Amino acid sequence: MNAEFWHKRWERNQIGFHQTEINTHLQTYWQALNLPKGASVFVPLCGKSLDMLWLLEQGYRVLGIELSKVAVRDFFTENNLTPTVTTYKTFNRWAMDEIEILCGDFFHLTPTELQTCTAIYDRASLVALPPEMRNDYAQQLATLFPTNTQILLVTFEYSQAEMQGPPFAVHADEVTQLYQQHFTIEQVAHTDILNENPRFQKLGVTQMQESVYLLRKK
Ligand SMILES: C[S@@+](CC[C@H](N)C(=O)[O-])C[C@H]1O[C@@H](n2cnc3c(N)ncnc32)[C@H](O)[C@@H]1O
Repeated sequence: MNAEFWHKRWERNQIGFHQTEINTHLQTYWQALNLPKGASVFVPLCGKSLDMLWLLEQGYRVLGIELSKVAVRDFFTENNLTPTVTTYKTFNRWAMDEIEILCGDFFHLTPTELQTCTAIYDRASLVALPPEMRNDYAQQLATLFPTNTQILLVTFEYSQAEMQGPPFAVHADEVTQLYQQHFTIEQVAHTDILNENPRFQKLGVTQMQESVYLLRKK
């Protein structure tokens, strides 16, 4: 899954992962983080997720990172927001009021860009990456953030033999293996979601669950 793959997906509008509603797990479980209003939330691999608007409405600041300029542009245009665009290191920084999206590669981030963020919202980000990149992703998060940083993580579980990712299946044992060295891990939800996802049924998936985890950096 190289950058070209994602750029093509956005250029061709092949973005089945994009949700037109706010994620229900976010609305249900975000309060468990007990994050004070005004705190900054990092949204890795953010696409044009409307969940960022929800976080803003709850009184948080948002910092997203996204590879595709199409995604970042569409996020602002489709929500009638007019950002200021500047160049910063290897990124283009699209910023307006309490939201900032860095257009560029997640793996180029350093702690400097993220020093104000105390929580992370990961929906369809870890599961967007193939197995060989997921360890680097988890290591990068562990390196970038200090003790007590919290993550709300949403993953998909299904038989990888039934469908090629993305989204990839990431089971609980892999979440443990990826994060246990640096984070405490609490699984808070595990629900069947196949009926709500006919596009995966059509691809031959016979069982699919979504899991939600709360992680805290040790
Ligand atoms: C499956 S989508 C999920 C988007 C968003 N989290 C959501 O819930 O709609 C994964 C996104 O990650 C972006 N992406 C993939 N690799 C990236 C990287 N290395 N750095 C930044 N963004 C990346 C892709 O362009 C794509 O928009």
